[in-house]
Amino acid sequence: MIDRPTVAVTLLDEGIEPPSYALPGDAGADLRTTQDVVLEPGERALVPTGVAIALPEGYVGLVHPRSGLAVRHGLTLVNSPGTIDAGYRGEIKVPLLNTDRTEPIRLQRGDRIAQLVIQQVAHARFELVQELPDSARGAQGFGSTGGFGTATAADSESPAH
Ligand SMILES: O=c1ccn([C@H]2C[C@H](O)[C@@H](COP(=O)(O)OP(=O)(O)OP(=O)(O)O)O2)c(=O)[nH]1
Ligand SMILES: [Mg+2]
Repeated sequence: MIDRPTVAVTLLDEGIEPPSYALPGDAGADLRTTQDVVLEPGERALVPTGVAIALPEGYVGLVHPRSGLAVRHGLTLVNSPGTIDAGYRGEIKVPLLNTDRTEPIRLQRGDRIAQLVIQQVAHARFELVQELPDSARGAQGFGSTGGFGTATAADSESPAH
């Protein structure tokens, strides 16, 4: 049996459903808005969910956008993914952003606006050293392995092309 951590939830708004998985096996539990919200093109708003939680130590809650709202309406989160610390007891709020250039997004109280993914997380010890160990990547980054329009001969031979 896979271990399922228990997360204590309080509802700050009794008319709102607690976070819930839409289907068995879903990674994200949907969060709802407690307010009617209209986001004009390019507008952002910090939207309350009516939910506060206590995550067990060693866990983090990551607030992700819902892909359907993103693809259909351009709705995303300014800080995606938002981080819910295990010690946070306040209301989870979601900084929504309408990325559409022309259409407003109208949300109604109770709409599922984002999803909460709960993961185990390491709490590191940061140890100062004089030199870091070698690695294949070294200090190369920011597109060092190629990007758009830089397909290699090996890429063009692959059946996907
Ligand atoms: O989308 C989000 C992101 C964060 N939070 C809450 C929970 C989190 O534990 C707290 C702090 O978030 P974060 O560490 O990302 O923000 P910060 O700007 O670093 O604030 P702080 O100085 O309080 O850590 O705010 C939310 O409700 N929604
Ligand atoms: Mg912080």
